[in-house]
Amino acid sequence: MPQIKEQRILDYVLQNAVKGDPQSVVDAIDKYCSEKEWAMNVGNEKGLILDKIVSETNPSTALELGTYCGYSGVRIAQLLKPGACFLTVEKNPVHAAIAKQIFEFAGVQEKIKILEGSSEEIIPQLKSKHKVNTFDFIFIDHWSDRYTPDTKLLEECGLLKQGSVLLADNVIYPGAPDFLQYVRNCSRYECTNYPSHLEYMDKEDALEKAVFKG
Ligand SMILES: COCc1ccccc1-c1cc(O)c2[nH]cnc(=O)c2c1
Ligand SMILES: [Mg+2]
Repeated sequence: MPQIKEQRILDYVLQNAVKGDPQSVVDAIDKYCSEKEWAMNVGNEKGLILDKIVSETNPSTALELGTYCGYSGVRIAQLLKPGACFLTVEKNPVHAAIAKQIFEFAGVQEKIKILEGSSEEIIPQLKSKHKVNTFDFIFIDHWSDRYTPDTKLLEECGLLKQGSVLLADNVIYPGAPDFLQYVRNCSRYECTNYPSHLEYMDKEDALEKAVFKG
């Protein structure tokens, strides 16, 4: 029995999903985490909202803050057009290693670049070190205390352009009240709330979309 939950999730995917089939990987993670062990993947209910917003945005450049096991990374990657640039930031090296293997098994590893480190370290390096200009889509799902400072950092680093779409998970549970207050009261964002539930639970949660007006 592997010693950490994330390794058990990976093993379940390797044994139950179809190699090269991203949706089977997503479904296997949802099955394991709803039947065996809860884990903080965005899940299918909020995942379908994520899918809709990614499809509507159809980004050429996308950023994810908080890779975890790679569940939302696989969901996003399978919707991206050929040649799109997708970067995902993960602070925990063990989680990053799991996600790398999930992306490889799903067959989306060519579409995603995992950047290991803290968002506050990596965001200021994105233009210089990772040849990024601006992001069309950003999924914020790392740690609620970092939502607001990292949003401000993205602005300050010139990584947002008119129309950039930020989508934040967990704005109700665990909650990101300062983030909601910031984007909803700042005239530079157009906000929409998407009520949903905490992954694999009945608890209320929501996604918040904040479109940068430039
Ligand atoms: C470690 O806490 C796990 C947990 C426990 C209870 C309720 C919610 C969460 C939770 C749910 C999520 O979708 C999350 N997404 C991203 N970063 C998180 O820290 C996170 C936490
Ligand atoms: Mg989350």
